[in-house]
Amino acid sequence: MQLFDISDERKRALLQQLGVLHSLSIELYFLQDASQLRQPLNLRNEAAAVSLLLGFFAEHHSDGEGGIDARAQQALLAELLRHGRTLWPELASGNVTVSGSSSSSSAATVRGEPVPADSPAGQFEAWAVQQGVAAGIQIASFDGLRGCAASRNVAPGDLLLSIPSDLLIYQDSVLATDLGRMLHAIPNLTVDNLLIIFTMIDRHDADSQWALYWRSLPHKYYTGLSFPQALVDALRGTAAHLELTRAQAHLRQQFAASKPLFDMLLTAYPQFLEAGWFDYDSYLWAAELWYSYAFEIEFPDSSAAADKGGFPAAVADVVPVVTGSKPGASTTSSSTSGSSATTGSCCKPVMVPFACHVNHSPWPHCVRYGRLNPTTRTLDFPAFRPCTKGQQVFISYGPVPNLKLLCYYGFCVPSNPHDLVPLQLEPPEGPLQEQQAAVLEAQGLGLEHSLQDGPLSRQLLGCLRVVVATAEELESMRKGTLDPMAGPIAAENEEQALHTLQAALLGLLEPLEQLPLLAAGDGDVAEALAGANGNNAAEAVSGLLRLHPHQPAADGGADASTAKQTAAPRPADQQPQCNENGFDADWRTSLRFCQIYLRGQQYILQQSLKECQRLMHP
Ligand SMILES: C[S@@+](CC[C@H](N)C(=O)[O-])C[C@H]1O[C@@H](n2cnc3c(N)ncnc32)[C@H](O)[C@@H]1O
Repeated sequence: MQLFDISDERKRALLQQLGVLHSLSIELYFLQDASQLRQPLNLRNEAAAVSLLLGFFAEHHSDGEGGIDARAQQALLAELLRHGRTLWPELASGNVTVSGSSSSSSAATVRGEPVPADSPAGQFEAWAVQQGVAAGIQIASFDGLRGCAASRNVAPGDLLLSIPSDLLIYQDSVLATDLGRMLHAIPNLTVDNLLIIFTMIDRHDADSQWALYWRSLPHKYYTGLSFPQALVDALRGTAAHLELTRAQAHLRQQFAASKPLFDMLLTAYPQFLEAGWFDYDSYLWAAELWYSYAFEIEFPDSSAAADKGGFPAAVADVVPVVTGSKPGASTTSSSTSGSSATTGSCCKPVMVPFACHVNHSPWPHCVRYGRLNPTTRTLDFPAFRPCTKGQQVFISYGPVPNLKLLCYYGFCVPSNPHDLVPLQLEPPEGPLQEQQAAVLEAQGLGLEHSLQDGPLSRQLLGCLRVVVATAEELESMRKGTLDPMAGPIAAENEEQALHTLQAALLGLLEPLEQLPLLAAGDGDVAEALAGANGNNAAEAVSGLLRLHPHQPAADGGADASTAKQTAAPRPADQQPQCNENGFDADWRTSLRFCQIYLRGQQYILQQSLKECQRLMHP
């Protein structure tokens, strides 16, 4: 596919430079050679470059600033829009699927059903407009998944949303409230915990300025952070299992560390606070909200030091470079995404009412939204491609792989173009280990790698060549006469390197393919598992699915799962009710997303194995 089709050489060069500027380290990790930078790396990267130019025109259109003559500007804008149309024909024709509650549906064919005006979301929407939110979208339900629909036909460059900074919930606005000031006086409270604890209390305050926003949110989240133990176990052996185990333990530790503070608050303010607001489920609710609904926003000209919270937060394409990772998350390149502060700016985790009702897609309508407009003091969400009235509007939460989506948002994207499989190579051992470690360091090569649906990374292959090199080869690498990244250094070395890779890939793929969740068919995964006489994980999941729907299974741990095993099975005709986001208390929707995650991992591993074998027998 020839994506990069702007005819004028200079304009193409400009777009290309913007694309390079917007490349993320994970994209550069998979770059095969510099000539690839002459083409768009992928839709995300190209969309970011196009959006940057559209934003520039929007800013300079009326005042004629920027040294661009108005007619030349119009011509360039027209060319850019044409470029967009040829770039995303499949998007324009609606050939994009999005995961809803029960089945994959075409985003173009499912029209949103606006939420009732008297529902909590409807009341919130009316309030937001009164507060000055300019919205070209409205909250709607799409086949059981709540999101936002275009309320008129949207053209590239049009604003989907513009939100006054007064509505934002973040450290500064929280500290301007009485509750925030009181919490701020508590020593050693991190920004993350301040925001979580503020949320735990403020959501119960009918007089809070954000009361209608809090009410519009789901009563329960189903992100991986609240997966019951049996569901985590169903992913055993995968990176998601590791990440979930770490992240859940991290939250439990944070909660335990905050417990004395909760007791102190309850003792000090018995007339205002209730003990039920401070249990683990309430803490988890607020934490999951911040993990799955917050954005990382850049505040230009902010004099404050950057308050980097640990929240992952949706990351728009604002400026290149890299953001932090989630608590408990490993620092593999799969956590690499997003934006950072420029000089004089700082990025903060922010709850952005209304915008946080917009769902994610790797084929979004808007990628560039994360910077407060210093002139209007609004947070703007411009579209870079059209959207027809009534269709669902998507933003990109960043190039997020399914592992992160599952753990921190609770869903996965089938055929996610940003999906990855983390691959951790063993540290060097044996008599050559010091030499190997020295060469790896000199080459800037680590042992943590990633696989994608595409060519193997040069860095991964380079690393493997070092790990299996002889003493002489290592010495030549040290002197710089052999470059392991440039290509095979010797037939035997290459054969060994590829055998090592093949063994590592099989070591991941074979246990994955034994997981009952992967083997279960396409229908109702839960039914398939409940009927299966599989191994312990399958029994655990089917046991879990027999739980009474109203018993909170989110606590995990042995006591939670064993205590509830005795509950009566649900009759087949009483399917569980789904919440606004299509999740059910029996975790059936979550099981399906776990299966999508596993299938994505399997596919990438199979493709990588094929590629490895192709290199073995060219
Ligand atoms: C920032 S909120 C988006 C608004 C949310 N749907 C609502 O109306 O409350 C993120 C949550 O929405 C859901 N979500 C977002 N994008 C999705 C998608 N493409 N498929 C399925 N669920 C999605 C997930 O539950 C996720 O944790």
